[in-house]
Amino acid sequence: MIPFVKAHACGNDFLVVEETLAHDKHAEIARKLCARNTSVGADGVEFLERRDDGSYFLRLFNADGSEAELSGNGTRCVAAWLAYSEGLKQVTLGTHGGPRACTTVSCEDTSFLIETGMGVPQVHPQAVQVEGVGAVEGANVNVGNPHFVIFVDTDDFSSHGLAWQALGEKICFHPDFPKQTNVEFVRVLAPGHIAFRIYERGVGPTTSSGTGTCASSTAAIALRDCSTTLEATAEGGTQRVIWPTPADEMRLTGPAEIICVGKVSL
Ligand SMILES: N[C@@H](CCC[C@H](N)C(=O)O)C(=O)O
Repeated sequence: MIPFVKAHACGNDFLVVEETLAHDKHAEIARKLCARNTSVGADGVEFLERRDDGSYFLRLFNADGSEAELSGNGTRCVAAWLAYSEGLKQVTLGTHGGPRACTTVSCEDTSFLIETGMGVPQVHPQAVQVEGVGAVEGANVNVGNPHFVIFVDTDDFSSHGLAWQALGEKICFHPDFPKQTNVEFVRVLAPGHIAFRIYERGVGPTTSSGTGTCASSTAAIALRDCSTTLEATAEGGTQRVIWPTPADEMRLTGPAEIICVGKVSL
């Protein structure tokens, strides 16, 4: 049995496991522990390394065992755990997508509101030729991990005659993205408010995504003239983004809640 912490951010749930317990079996552990019917269940596992110089580093493994550069929501879940268990209200967490500085804005017992510096996003328009569907116009956005953002104007986020989950899967696994990609379907509700759905790489449809919030907001600000302070609502809740200019770091504020701590068999 190994100790774990479970936390979620707008329903996007993560397990936090100490890196020292992984013994190079990260992928296997993630697949096993994320299984919803036979283990604790989660969208991913954040392996937390505590380095000798006092710094922290996170390795994120998706539910399917693939390694991602980072997670916005997962990073915030770890920051919430460090704030709760060790009183760290400001902490920088290294990731393969770059360092992410997290600040606790407010907290009540196990519920936290955290602002994270999410790096400087990169965005460019891209069209993907999907078999049986045709050209799908969107935006390629990198916020430390890869995203493809599609603007829609349908109430149910469907696009090109397909449910967003079905088109999301086709694009996630499209050969134009050899490492696969996260896919967001974005509706502009007002200059300062977007709604989106996410088909997450390594997971499938999820209720929220921190990097997905940033990617959707990046595309909406850069390509749809949205406000540089933007609210982004997914099925699991709303997060806020601030991106003053394209050269600035994007800042993301959202909730994270610790659910439980326990021990799980491997
Ligand atoms: N599955 C993603 C990483 C996780 C994203 C996460 N939900 C978030 O909050 O950012 C990937 O493979 O890039």
